Amino acid sequence: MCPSVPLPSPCPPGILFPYSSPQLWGRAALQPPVLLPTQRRTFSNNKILVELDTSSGVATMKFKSPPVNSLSLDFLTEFCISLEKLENDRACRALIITSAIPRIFSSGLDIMEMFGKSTEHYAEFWRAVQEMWLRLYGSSMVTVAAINGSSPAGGCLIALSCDYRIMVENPKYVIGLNEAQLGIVAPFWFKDTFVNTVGHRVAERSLQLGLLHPVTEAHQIGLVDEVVPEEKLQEKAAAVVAQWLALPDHARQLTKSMMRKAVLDHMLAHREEDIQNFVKFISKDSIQKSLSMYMEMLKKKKS
Ligand SMILES: CCCCCCC/C=C/C(=O)SCCNC(=O)CCNC(=O)[C@H](O)C(C)(C)COP(=O)(O)OP(=O)(O)OC[C@H]1O[C@@H](n2cnc3c(N)ncnc32)[C@H](O)[C@@H]1OP(=O)(O)O
Repeated sequence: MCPSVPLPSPCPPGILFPYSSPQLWGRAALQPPVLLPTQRRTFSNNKILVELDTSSGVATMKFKSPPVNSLSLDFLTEFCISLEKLENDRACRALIITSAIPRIFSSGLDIMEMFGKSTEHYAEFWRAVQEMWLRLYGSSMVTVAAINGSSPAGGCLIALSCDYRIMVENPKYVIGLNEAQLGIVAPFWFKDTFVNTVGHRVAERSLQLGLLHPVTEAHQIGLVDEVVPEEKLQEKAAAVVAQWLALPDHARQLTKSMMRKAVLDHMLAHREEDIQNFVKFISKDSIQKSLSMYMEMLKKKKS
């Protein structure tokens, strides 16, 4: 669904006002409160399972890409296709994102996509990362991250791009933008999304140190909104969604747009430059070496 305002291609269909068409905002918002039989629509691909309950308008998306739900080019493509389908489905008003892999929400960008590849590949990969963020951060749906495992870097970005984050209480789980630990730098739109959630000072310290925060600390700094036992996660996510859906869609969506527009506009205005920056940065020998050492360290940790 292309917007009335011209956008750099490809056109991100779910991006909020002024990009998305006002006709999309209505969705099921003002439906009379009749009791409808529960109806489920399911679609799935190799990496992601989506279940849409058409009576409540709530979709649940489960990442299922073993071993660690890393965000490969294939994963990002499937993710964007799924988001687009839901965004364009008038029966869908809210999305809960969670993982089907035990202990891991998402391990972030697939490091192998950023290592030893051509510049064309890096550009294609980075455009896909941007596209994912544009669609999720700019989504007109209510979005809730039900974080049932560790969520470093790109995984944390997915959670940060949602409207609300609920994380499972577990001393082993961590979340954060740890790019600096890999010798790489989170781009400005990762940083802006983080700052908009936790504030400048907390973000600055966390980014500079590449911190992965344990769950309790993540809650204390506002990186996650709520912490619950594993068995309560789905129930809590459903309750949060119900609370957000109780408002008229147009009012919530315009408010969301007002809060996020500056960051989305900034990224769209610098999208091509950002791709060139990424390609130049990631192609450097020193950065390739850092990534290689990091992968080695992950492997050693196992043995
Ligand atoms: C202008 C320039 C801008 C550049 C910006 C770039 C922004 C980058 C964003 C990112 O997201 S970078 C990725 C950051 N991710 C991480 O640091 C996570 C690394 N992984 C882990 O910490 C752990 O793997 C885990 C997720 C906590 C899971 O631990 P667990 O013990 O359960 O599994 P492992 O044995 O460690 O891993 C299994 C298997 O998966 C491989 N792997 C893990 N993470 C990644 C990944 N992000 N990409 C690719 N592959 C990954 C790991 O090496 C293991 O592989 P095998 O040894 O089994 O082959």
